[in-house]
Amino acid sequence: MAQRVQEGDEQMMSTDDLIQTQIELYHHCFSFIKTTALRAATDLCISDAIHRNGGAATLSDLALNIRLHPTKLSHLRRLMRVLTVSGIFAVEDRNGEAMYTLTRVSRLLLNGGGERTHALSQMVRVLANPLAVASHFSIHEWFTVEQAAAMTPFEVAHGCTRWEMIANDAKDGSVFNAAMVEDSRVAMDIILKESCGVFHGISSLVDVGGGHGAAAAAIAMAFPNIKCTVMDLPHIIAEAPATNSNIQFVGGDLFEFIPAADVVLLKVAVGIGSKEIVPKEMQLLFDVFMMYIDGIEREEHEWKKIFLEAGFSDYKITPVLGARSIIEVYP
Ligand SMILES: C[S@@+](CC[C@H](N)C(=O)[O-])C[C@H]1O[C@@H](n2cnc3c(N)ncnc32)[C@H](O)[C@@H]1O
Repeated sequence: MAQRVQEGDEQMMSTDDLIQTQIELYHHCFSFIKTTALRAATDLCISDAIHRNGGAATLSDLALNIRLHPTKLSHLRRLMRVLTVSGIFAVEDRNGEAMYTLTRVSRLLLNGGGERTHALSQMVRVLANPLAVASHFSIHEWFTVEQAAAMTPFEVAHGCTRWEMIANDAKDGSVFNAAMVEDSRVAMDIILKESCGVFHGISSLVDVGGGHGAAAAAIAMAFPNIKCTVMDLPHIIAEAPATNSNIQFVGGDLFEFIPAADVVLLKVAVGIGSKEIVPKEMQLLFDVFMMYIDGIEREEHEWKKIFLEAGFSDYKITPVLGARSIIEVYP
């Protein structure tokens, strides 16, 4: 019976419909190309090459700047075509030659020796990353296999949690931590301009899962009276750069101990928290992944339990810019 229905369906489709349907399916299969092209542009430092060249570069300028292998020139043209169609770079015709320039997105990929406030190239390496993408290829197993029930998709794909992998791979860890510093600089720049009211009247704050302390450093700079503590896993805190500001670093497991403070800051990337980075129809699945890929994302009621167990008596969540939370805790 099923066979006949299938045959019937196929007969009902015209040749044109069949071609269009096949193309539509293959479009979905190849949608990773935008992601991988962006990652390639980031690793090839194409933004820096255009910037060094005075803000505009031909294909040959780029080839020279990124030390392209001579046999790959036509492939570089193809890569730049994907990147200009995606809006990462702009292109204009100058006397019959393509001239590539930066857009506001590719300006965020400029490196500048780590001194730029708005730089996100390490964050691209963390997000557009084969390890992260591989987790998404484990949905089937994660949904159906008994042993995967209590795991994150990341564990299903890689056999360890994201944090265990960082603990055992110094290079991966340093890219991850640098990415969080980059994101915190952008996020805190926005938060301190747009929502700094949430910090008024606070005398102490603990940034839980605060990485290398970039968010706390920005808060301490803007509000010198707030005593800031950064809490993260011991191996992350051990690598945190020395800071001359008034910040205390504490290594530990947030599920076992949270230092006392008026306010707990739980920060994720503003863009990710606000969810605008993914199309609306995909947000539910994306939410599931944010919650389960890293294994520390929690629902509101679960945070309440964690804070009560940590000895805080009550709490109130104050979302900042629609992103995850500043959690005000009243000890
Ligand atoms: C996505 S990063 C966010 C870092 C920082 N809040 C930011 O937005 O830039 C999550 C952080 O949580 C930390 N983390 C993971 N598990 C933890 C645990 N059990 N206790 C404390 N920190 C943890 C990780 O080491 C990592 O630095």
